Amino acid sequence: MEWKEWEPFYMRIVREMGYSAEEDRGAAELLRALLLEGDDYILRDELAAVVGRKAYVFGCGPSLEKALAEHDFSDGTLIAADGATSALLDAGLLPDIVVTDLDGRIPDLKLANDRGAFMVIHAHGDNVEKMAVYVPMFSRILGTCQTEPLDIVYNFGGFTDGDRAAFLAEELGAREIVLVGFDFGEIVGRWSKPGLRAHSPVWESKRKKFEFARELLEWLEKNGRARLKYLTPDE
Ligand SMILES: Nc1ncnc2c1ncn2[C@@H]1O[C@H](COP(=O)(O)OP(=O)(O)OP(=O)(O)O)[C@@H](O)[C@H]1O
Ligand SMILES: Nc1nc2c(c(=O)[nH]1)N=C(CO)CN2
Ligand SMILES: [Mg+2]
Repeated sequence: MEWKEWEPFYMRIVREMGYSAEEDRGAAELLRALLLEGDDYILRDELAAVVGRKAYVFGCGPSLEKALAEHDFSDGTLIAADGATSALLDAGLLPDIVVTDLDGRIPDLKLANDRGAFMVIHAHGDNVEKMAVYVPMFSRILGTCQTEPLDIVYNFGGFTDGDRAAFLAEELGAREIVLVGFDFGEIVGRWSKPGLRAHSPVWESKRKKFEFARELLEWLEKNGRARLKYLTPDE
């Protein structure tokens, strides 16, 4: 998704979620500075080389665990949306790529990164403190933002970690994207927040995030080159 296509979605997101575009822009600048300082960032071509024709994108919906237990994912690139990283590790799988705004379980994100996973770290106005502490701990990082892209901080479109991971897969060459653990709906999966002990009823801001994520995935299905498929609980 080009910036000009993303901009109207972003304007609505800022308005409806009550975010500050100025703070989001500042976060992108901070991430850029942290990446340059750490000198362990990567550019899009390096990550594109990791993404095959088929990609599995793992979200944190309640159906995730059953899917991980029952399906074989060996024929594609594994992309975990943030907290889903923990579930993959528990199931004995290592994601090739982790897409995160740093609110998943940091020790698990770090473990995945140390074992070889590439990190796609997203800057927004509400994770600047986390970025300052955690970005220096990670290696092989591709930076993303939701405001206008900078030279080494990309914006491929997408809002939540899950739908943003699908946009990344499309942009980096996947032509079949299988969405796993993408239930949206009334229940937030327990992998979604480190503090959640169990699957939990959706709260208001999360419901809005889900609505935007769904709409963006519909856009991708219509306008992208990749075929999108949802792995649903009963399959
Ligand atoms: N029912 C669900 N519960 C949780 N995550 C879901 C669900 N269905 C789909 N997902 C996807 O899985 C992703 C998991 O990432 P994560 O839980 O870190 O959310 P996030 O995008 O960082 O949002 P937040 O800032 O609210 O934590 C979500 O971004 C969402 O796109
Ligand atoms: N400013 C801001 N931007 C975001 C936020 C957030 O909490 N605040 N959460 C996201 C992941 O769903 C993506 N973008
Ligand atoms: Mg997150």
